[in-house]
Amino acid sequence: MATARKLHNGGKEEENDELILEEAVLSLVITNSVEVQDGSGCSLGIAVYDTNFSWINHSCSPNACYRFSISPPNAVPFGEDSTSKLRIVPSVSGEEGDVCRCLEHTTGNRGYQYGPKIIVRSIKRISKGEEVCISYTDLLQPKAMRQSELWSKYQFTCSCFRCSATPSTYIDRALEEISSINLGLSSSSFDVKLYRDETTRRLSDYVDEIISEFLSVGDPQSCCDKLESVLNLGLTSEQLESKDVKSQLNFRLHPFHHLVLNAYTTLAFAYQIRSSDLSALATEIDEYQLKAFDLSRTSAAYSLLLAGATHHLFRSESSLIASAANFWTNAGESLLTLARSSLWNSPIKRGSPISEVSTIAKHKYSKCLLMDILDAKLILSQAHIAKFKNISRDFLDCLNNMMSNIWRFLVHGCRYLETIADPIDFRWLGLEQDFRAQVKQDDEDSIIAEDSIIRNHAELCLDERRINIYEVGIHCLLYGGFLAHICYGRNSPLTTHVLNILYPV
Ligand SMILES: C[S@@+](CC[C@H](N)C(=O)[O-])C[C@H]1O[C@@H](n2cnc3c(N)ncnc32)[C@H](O)[C@@H]1O
Repeated sequence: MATARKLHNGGKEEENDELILEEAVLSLVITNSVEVQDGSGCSLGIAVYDTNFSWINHSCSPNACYRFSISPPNAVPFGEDSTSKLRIVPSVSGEEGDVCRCLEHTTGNRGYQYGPKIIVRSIKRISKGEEVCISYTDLLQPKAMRQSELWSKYQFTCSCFRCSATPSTYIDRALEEISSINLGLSSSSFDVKLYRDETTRRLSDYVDEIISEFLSVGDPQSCCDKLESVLNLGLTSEQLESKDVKSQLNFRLHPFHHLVLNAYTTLAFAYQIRSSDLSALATEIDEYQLKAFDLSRTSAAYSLLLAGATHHLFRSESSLIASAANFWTNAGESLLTLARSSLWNSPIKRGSPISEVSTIAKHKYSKCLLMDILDAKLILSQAHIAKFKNISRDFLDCLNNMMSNIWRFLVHGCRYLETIADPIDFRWLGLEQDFRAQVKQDDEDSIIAEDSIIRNHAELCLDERRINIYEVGIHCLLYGGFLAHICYGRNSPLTTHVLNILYPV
């Protein structure tokens, strides 16, 4: 402000001018600032970095991402010479087929001794002369939401590849996909598209409301009930405030819809909280302990589904790498928590906790290329030269092999999750024109089938299944760490976090 005032009329401006000036300076800050987050993703505030960073434009299919590096208290002070310049970390050369190379650019906030540095890294091949772009918004939002946010915050209309594609890209269609089930209503009687848009808007408001209520009031059970009701049924006519014939047209959300992805994130978190609360409250009562175990199972299933759905989208839009890294890591942690629970087998015959990662070394991975060939540390330390496609393919192969044994177990008893045939391989969605039309029937069939196969907790909790869950958890963590290494770098908080879980000592 002071500098701007000096520049403007030598500081002699009128009161009115001053207000305009202040507004202009604030607009400059808003346009050029970035939200600074600590290693766990918590917001520390906003900062304006120098032009090396603030000149970088936005794309919804960016070729770079950024993270912050918080200096330890005894860090060497940033000097004008070393930090204000672009620093290029040499990329590893000579390997064909790499998904990306490491280009690292660090810049400190000039004039301050300490402060979070910002690190920009490439996430795609960048040709000489090609513009480096980052994302200013959440890439898992559909086009209209991204555009509206970019306009209100930065006053520009994005014309990147994703925004200008006609027809829309696969990911943008998937993020907005809803199915309608017309219950005997003639669609010619009113404008279905208009009604569909209105319903989506109301659904979006309702889901946002549920999530905000949970974050402020903190009632995880009510949040789970309401979100699952939306996932199962869409909106009821009361929620739509519609008493007329239109309420017969029922819209439901697709498993890749952006609201559903938000719901999965919240549900995984809310179920985990419910599980921890219950086991802390009633350590001695087996019935409650079993309930806590079931809640932990459902939380792990939602984490896995979120990672699988995001991965599906990541395969068509590689700039989603950071989201995929985070979600696979969360899924891995959630599955390990479940596998390590002391409540396996029966309440009387409790399973011994799996706490040593060395267990994976003892177990023979007969068909697991990923684990057979590469040690975790090796994968993580060679993320840039390892063949990305091969590792991804091996990872998915391993998961597919193990999934059939654990998915039905993870989702048992959760009506919505039971409608998801597979959380990683979504080809089953294409088999049904409208997967939701099948839900009711499938639901009944699966309940009958499950009831006849799985009779009680002891039967559900086979040791083999537990080991599979453990293995899938380790795979998810490894792969999450691998992706984190690519997009955030070797010393990033997420990569370090994964290594600390895998190698606690
Ligand atoms: C942090 S600055 C980026 C650098 C800016 N282009 C410059 O030359 O100083 C953010 C502003 O850049 C512009 N901008 C960024 N990405 C853009 C894009 N994809 N299309 C159009 N304008 C963009 C918008 O005006 C936005 O408010």
